Amino acid sequence: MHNNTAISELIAAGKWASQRGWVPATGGNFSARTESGFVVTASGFDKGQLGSHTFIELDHVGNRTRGAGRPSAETELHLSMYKLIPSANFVLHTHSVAATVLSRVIKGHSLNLQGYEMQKSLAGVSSHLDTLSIPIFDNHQDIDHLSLLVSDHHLHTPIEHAVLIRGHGLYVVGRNSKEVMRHLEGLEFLFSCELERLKLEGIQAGVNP
Ligand SMILES: CSC[C@@H](O)[C@@H](O)C(=O)COP(=O)(O)O
Ligand SMILES: [Zn+2]
Repeated sequence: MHNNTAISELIAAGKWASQRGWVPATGGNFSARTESGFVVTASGFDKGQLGSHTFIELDHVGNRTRGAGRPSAETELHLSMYKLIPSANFVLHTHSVAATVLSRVIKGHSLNLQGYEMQKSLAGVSSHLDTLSIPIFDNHQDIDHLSLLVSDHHLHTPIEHAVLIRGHGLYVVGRNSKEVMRHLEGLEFLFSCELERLKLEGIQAGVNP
């Protein structure tokens, strides 16, 4: 994909995510893998109001080739996700209330979802009886360190769709912009359901083995 096409699709995804309240207060960052490398949002912009001037273009190894300002503070984590998941061409990072709260309420190292039809919105999931496991990593201001934790984890438990960063947000991948948006919407629906379930049934019942 050409950089300009990817940028247009990320601008649309930003508006869409912002309308849903998933990227408040400049939170979140978006990127795509392109034929010349990557495009990533510049740091500090409102993701609901992205424009071509709010993107940094990178080469295949992550060096800047075009664009003003600083690349997203979390660029390294995006690059790690592309390295780990060869089929991923889009990465969206969001800060929804549900992802932020749920990743704190669950004390373990993964959020395990089971019994929801909506699990099938994730590529490769064909039954509500499957367990959809989203790894949770403790937040860290050192993004290189966080990227290493994610890469180490992937060695023994491959990351398929997404990771949660505790008290911070979600990173979700897709093969194209349509798929990454479907994954994000599906996961947000599942997080909201799970949060409601925990509120009604109590945290003890919300076992996430
Ligand atoms: C506005 S607080 C959120 C940031 O610290 C960060 O987590 C974030 O998602 C946005 O960082 P950015 O550098 O704009 O890509
Ligand atoms: Zn963030």
